[in-house]
Amino acid sequence: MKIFTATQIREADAYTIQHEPVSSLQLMERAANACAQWLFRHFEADRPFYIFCGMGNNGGDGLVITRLLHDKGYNATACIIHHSTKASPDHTANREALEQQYPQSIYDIHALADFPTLPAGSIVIDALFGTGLRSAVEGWMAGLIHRINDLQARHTVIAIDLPSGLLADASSARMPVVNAHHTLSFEVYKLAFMMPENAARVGQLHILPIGLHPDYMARTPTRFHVTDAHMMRTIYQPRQPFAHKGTYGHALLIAGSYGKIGAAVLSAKACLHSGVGLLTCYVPQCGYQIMQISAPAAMCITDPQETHSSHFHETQPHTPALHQFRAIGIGPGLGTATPTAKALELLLDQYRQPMVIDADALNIIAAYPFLLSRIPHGSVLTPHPKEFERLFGSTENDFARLELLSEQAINLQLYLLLKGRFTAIACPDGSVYFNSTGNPGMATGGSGDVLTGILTALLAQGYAPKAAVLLGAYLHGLAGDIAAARMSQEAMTAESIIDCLGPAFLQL
Ligand SMILES: NC(=O)C1=CN([C@@H]2O[C@H](COP(=O)(O)OP(=O)(O)OC[C@H]3O[C@@H](n4cnc5c(N)ncnc54)[C@H](O)[C@@H]3O)[C@@H](O)[C@H]2O)[C@@H](O)CC1
Ligand SMILES: Nc1ncnc2c1ncn2[C@@H]1O[C@H](COP(=O)(O)OP(=O)(O)O)[C@@H](O)[C@H]1O
Ligand SMILES: [K+]
Repeated sequence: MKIFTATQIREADAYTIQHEPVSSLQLMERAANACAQWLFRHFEADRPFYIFCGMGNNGGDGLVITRLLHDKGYNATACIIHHSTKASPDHTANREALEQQYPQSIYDIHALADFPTLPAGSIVIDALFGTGLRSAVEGWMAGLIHRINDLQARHTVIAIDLPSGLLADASSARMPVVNAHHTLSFEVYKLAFMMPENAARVGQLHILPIGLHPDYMARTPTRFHVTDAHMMRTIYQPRQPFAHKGTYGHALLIAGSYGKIGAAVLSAKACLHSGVGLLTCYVPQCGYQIMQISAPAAMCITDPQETHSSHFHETQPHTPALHQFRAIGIGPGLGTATPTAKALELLLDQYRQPMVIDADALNIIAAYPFLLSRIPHGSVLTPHPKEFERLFGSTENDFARLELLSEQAINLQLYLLLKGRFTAIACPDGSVYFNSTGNPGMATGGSGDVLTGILTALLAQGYAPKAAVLLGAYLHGLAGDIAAARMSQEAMTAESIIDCLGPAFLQL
C-alpha cells in the first residue's frame, strides 16, 4: 500500500472528482459518511457530540458529520472556529445545509473565551485542520488545541483525517497538536502516522475507504509504502514438490556468548521454523550442549573459546567453507569482546554475500565504524532505535531519523530495518516500507533474535534480500499478532512468536 503526501492526496481528490466523475461536495459527503458510520458503530445516540470545525474542508467534513449525526437522532453541536475570515466553498455550502436543516446545532467560536463547557460523557470530534495545514498552529488556535487536549482525560477525542496541528509529511514535534484517542483517516496512510513521536497524537488509527480513484493510486509512484497481505502473496514462494533440503539453502548462525546462549537458541529455532534447508549454529563452547538439546535439527560448531566466539571467520575442520553457506546471520547475544570484534572484521573480508547483521554485531560495527563500508552490499541490518543511534548518531526528530536511515541505506547499499511499532525498512533504491504487523506484546526480550532467525532462513532459501526483509518482518509481526490473540500481549514471549510462525505461514 502506498503512502501519499498531502500534495498527492489533493491530486487523488482532484483526479477522482474529474474522472469518476463526482463533485467535490459529494466526495466530502462520502468521507464524512464513512466517519459517521464508524461513529454509529461505536457510540449510542445518548452521548452528546461536539464537533470542532475549522474553516477549510476538514471543517467541512465536520459539518457534514454533524448533519449525519442529527439525521440518525444523535445530539450534535458543530462548534465552528473562525480562525480565518475565509471559509472554503465546501465548508460554506455545508454550513448552509446544516443551518437549513438543524439551525440549533451551530455554535460559532470567535475567541478562546467562547469555548463551550462540555457535559459529562461528551464525544469530542476534532475537525479543525487536516491535510491543508501548512505550518505550526499559533496564537489563539494553539490555545484552542490545548483546551481540546485538556478535555482528553474526561472525554473521548476523535480526530478526522489527522489530529489537528499534525503535519502529514514533516515533523510536528514540540508543536501544538490534538491528542486523539482515535484518528479516522481517509483511504491512505500518511507518513506522520508511522512515527513514534506521534503515537500519543494519533491514538488508534482507522483508515476508512472513501473510493478515491484506483487509477491514480496505481500509477502514482511513491517513496513510502506500508506492507500488506496482498504484497506478501506476491513475494511468498511455495515449496517445490521435488525439493530436497539442499534446495532451501544451508544457513550459518553466529550467535550467543556466556549468559546469552538463549538468544542463539531463539534465533536458531526461528530459522528452523522459517523453512531453512539446513542450519549450522556457531557458538562458544559453553553453548554446545544447550544448543544441541534445544535445537536438535541444527548442527553445531563450537569456537575454541569457552565464553565468547573468536574464530568464526575461519573454516573449521569437517565443516563447510564459509562461501558454501547461502546465508549468514550474526549478532544475537554475540557479545562485543575484542576477539569477537576482530573475527567479525575478518568475516566481512571473507564472506561477500548478503548477510543478516543484528544486535551485538551492530554494536561492534558502531564501535569500529570503518567496518560499515565493508559489509557486503544487499545485507540486512536490523537495529532497534538505540542500536541505530550508536551506528549513525542521534537526530532531532523521527522524520530526520527516517531520512538518515534512507540516506545510509542508499550510500551503503544495504537494507536497514529500524525496529518499532511500524518497523521501517529502508532499501538501497531509496524506497522505504513500513511493516504493518506486530503489537506491543512483542516488546519483550528476544523478539529481535527471532527476527534475525527468520530473515536468515529466508535469505538461505534464495529469496532476494528485498523480498526476504519485507516478508520476514511481516511474518514476524503476524506470528506476534497470532500469539497475542491466543494468549494475550502480556503472557506471550519470544518463544510464542516462534510457535506461531506456522500459523503465520498458513495465513499468507
Ligand atoms: N481525498 C481526501 O482525502 C478528502 C479530504 N477531505 C478533507 O479535506 C481536508 C483538507 O482540506 P483543506 O485543503 O481545505 O485543508 P484543511 O481544512 O486541513 O485546512 C485548511 C485551513 O487551514 C488554514 N491553515 C493552514 N495552515 C494553517 C496554520 N499553520 N495555522 C492556521 N491555519 C492554517 C487555512 O487557511 C484553511 O482555512 C482533508 O484533511 C479532509 O478532512 C474530504 O472532505 C474529501 C476527501
Ligand atoms: N509496540 C510494538 N509493536 C509492534 N512491534 C513491536 C513493538 N515492540 C517491539 N516490536 C517488535 O519486536 C522486536 C523487538 O526487537 P529488539 O528490540 O531487537 O528485541 P531483543 O533485542 O530483545 O530481541 C522488533 O522486531 C520490533 O519491531
Ligand atoms: K482534524
